[in-house]
Amino acid sequence: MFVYAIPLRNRFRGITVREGVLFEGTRGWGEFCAFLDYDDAEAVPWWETAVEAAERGWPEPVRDTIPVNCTVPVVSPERAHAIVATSGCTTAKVKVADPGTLLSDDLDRVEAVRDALGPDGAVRVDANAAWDVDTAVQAIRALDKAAQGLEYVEQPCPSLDDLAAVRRRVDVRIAADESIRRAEDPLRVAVAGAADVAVIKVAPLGGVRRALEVAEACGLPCVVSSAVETSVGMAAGLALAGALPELDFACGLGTLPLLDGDVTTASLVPVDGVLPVPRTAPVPDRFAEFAADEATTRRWLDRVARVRRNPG
Ligand SMILES: O=C(O)CCC(=O)c1ccccc1C(=O)O
Ligand SMILES: [Mg+2]
Repeated sequence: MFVYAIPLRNRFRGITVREGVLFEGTRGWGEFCAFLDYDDAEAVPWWETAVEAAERGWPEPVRDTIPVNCTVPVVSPERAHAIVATSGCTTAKVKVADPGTLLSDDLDRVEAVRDALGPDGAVRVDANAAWDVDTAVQAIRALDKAAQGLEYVEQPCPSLDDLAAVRRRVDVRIAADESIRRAEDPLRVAVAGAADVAVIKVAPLGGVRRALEVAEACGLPCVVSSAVETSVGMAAGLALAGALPELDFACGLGTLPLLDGDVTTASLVPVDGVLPVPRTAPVPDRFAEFAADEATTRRWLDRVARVRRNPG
């Protein structure tokens, strides 16, 4: 088992270094990289995702390329413009409503992103559940204007009820992300009135197969997003996007450029806004460049020992 630590180019989701574990099974490589603020119980599906990749493999894909968005963290308008312009993507997802930041800065960043994309690109924003209903309605109207049209707004509020309330008051599509974490029967009913799009992440759902079930249970168009994995973990997201019966929107799998390096020579960095659907994860042949220090390694190996003893 290898433990890696890779710096992020910009702070993202409050973190500046991405860490995780890579291991090889009978079918290939898997990556376990549950965020450090997740407890052991929440980390179990992340482990199962890695085991699926390493020991079982993934279902047959129905397509072989996936259009993706570039991801714009909370950065200056100039930096946002450069990220979008160099990405090759025609869809950009912009992080907004970060704690302690101003809506006016979000508006400037979104304007710069539109400028970089041109009129034919698509701009989506992600608020990570930061707003209450009234704040969301005001912010979405302003952001929609600054973007000259938003494709959708991801998780404006924490609860499905609040998403539904916002959805009734704005013209912009609503995407549910944090609200979609378990494959339950009532999911279809619950999500139906609250969102237009479902964001599906493989790792917190426990693997490609379980994520496919959740996608079906939602009954909504799906966008597969990453958890900012290395190319080893990203391959599972691409396998899911490749296997979904329908794919109407660009996926959030263009996050390798957020990392300051990758453990694989064949890195899943989008080219011309597109990524291939791999059959197995790429081999982490550059692992040595990103080997974590001793204390970090010990911390992750202890975490793995606890999580695999505690199956979900
Ligand atoms: O969707 C994307 O473009 C990238 C993925 C992403 O934003 C993300 C990555 C890790 C954790 C949370 C999120 C999120 O969508 O909120
Ligand atoms: Mg999100």
